Amino acid sequence: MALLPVAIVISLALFALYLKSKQQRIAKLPAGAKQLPGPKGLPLIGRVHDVPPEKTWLKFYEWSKVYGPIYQHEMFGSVHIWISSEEIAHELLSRRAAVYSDRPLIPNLPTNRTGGEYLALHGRNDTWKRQRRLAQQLMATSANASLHNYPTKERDRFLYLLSQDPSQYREYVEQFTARTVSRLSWGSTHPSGILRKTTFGLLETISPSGALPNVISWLMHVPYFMSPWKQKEYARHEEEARLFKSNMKYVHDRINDGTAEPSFVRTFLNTLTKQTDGAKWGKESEAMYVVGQMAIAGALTIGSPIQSFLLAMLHYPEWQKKLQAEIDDVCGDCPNWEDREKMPLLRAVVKEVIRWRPPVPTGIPHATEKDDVWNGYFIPAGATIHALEWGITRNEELYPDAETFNPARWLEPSYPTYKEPLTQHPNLHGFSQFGFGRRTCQGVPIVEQDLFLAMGGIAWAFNVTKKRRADGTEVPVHWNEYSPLLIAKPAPFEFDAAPRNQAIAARVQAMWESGKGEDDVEEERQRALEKKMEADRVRERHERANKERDEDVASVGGSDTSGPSERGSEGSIATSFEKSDGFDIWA
Ligand code: HEM
Repeated sequence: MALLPVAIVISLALFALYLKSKQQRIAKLPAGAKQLPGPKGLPLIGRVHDVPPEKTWLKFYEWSKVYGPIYQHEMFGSVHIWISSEEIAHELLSRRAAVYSDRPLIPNLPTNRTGGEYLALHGRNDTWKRQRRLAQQLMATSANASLHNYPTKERDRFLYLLSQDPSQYREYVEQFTARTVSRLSWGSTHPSGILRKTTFGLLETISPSGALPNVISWLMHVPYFMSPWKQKEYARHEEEARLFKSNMKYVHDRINDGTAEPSFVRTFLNTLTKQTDGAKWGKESEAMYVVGQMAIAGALTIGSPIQSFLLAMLHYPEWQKKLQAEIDDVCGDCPNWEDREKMPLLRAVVKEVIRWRPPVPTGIPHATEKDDVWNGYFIPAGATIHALEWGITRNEELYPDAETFNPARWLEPSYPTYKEPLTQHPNLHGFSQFGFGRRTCQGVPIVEQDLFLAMGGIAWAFNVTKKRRADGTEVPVHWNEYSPLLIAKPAPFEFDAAPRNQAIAARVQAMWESGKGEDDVEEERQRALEKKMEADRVRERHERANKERDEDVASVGGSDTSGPSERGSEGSIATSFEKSDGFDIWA
């Protein structure tokens, strides 16, 4: 009871503070300007209580239909502005880039704006400018060399694994993206396992639904020893730093013994730093994090559209048939990157998957550096600006019947998104789903090639169909269940992926055989060993059960038919890939 007066005093003080800050905000409004519309909030907390923990983008989209294509709400004293119109996003984030290119503070990663480790989250300052220039250069060098054919090598491996066990598709998709970007970054697949782990941890650290301090920002002041979030992030960060340092050493060693494969780090060490003005690219310790950031982005994002593609093929089998017809017509074999000009439908499918199920549905927020007025509305300095990618892709004027997966919108002149020539369009350059202004995504060449090859490869190799139960009924597949973090991935679903014919099955096997590396041989050996051990265990269990039953029969003299059934034992055999080094990225 003694606490009650204290609680009342604290509540009154907080309420007085709230009134004062509200008054200050109103006083700040420039003459003639008004505040953006938006949902009214509660004192102190603002409007958080009815934002659901899952699929928040649907709620923000719903509000856009009530309050318009740009609106604001508050969360614990910070102003959040949501934009659901591509035109307004361009007007503010691109044309007024000098004001709108900063990043907000992430309470659960308070060094994000100044630490120099994650350029995608960094404040707009000289460190970010230098890092962005370096990332651009590394990406361009790699893209000019067709990404050293790494995505094709990994795609061939991926198709083989998928043919072996489609139920493990999420694991294989994540292996494909992480291994490809590991090769691009460091010239080897060996870092990909730990990269996946530390990267997923970072996604949790920075996502509003991943760590409580990102929503209740004052929790960032809780001391380390009392903060589970700080402790978790510290351990993750240490592991990541060890990974990045050992990867740099690995590339140095390979350069020294003359076996370094092409990679971002090799380009930095062997080419950029040797230029007369090489210092402009920054120190090696900084390049380590720039490359790390590229690897993080590559490992995190691309798996989402590949999984969404499978979902689309299950809901729209007619588009799978059309795609297979294009592939058979143009390639007569598994599509290669060199075939892209002749394959507008495959490019349209890639783009439409990203539009239909945006991988970053709430966008990556920008922040304003100065007060601004747009169309008579006041946008304060320090506001967090979200280009709501989900809302942008639902604009019925640009994307009629937006909920429908329809690649034709990129291919037929009757649609507003059609563009010629079809040897070039559609493509992903300048697509709203990769952001705006000075902050646009730097990985588009990787996304474009990875998705073209993976989606084309799947459609060439398999008929992806809904599973059927023994009684002939279909196993239902969800329509739009996605994970809640900043990069959203579909919830697991079941499907069959049967090779389209014997010749293709043999070709998939041959592609795998010709491309497999030492790590694959080792994994195969491991898989065979584990299978044998599991079979031995099952056999031993059977023998033991039989022996016990014989003994029981002998002692009771009856005919006991109980005991483990054969079917039950066999059902427990697991493949090694089910127990692979992966981890569940569905959180
Ligand atoms: C489907 C895959 C991807 C999607 C949908 C995507 C989307 C985005 C978005 C929406 C942004 C924020 C843009 C803004 O703030 O306006 C972004 C930034 C960024 N992306 Fe991507 N991205 C993808 C893959 C990649 C890949 C593969 C890489 C690198 C290998 C990459 C590197 C970056 C970097 C470095 C930034 C930060 C740029 C900056 O802040 O200056 N992204 N991406």
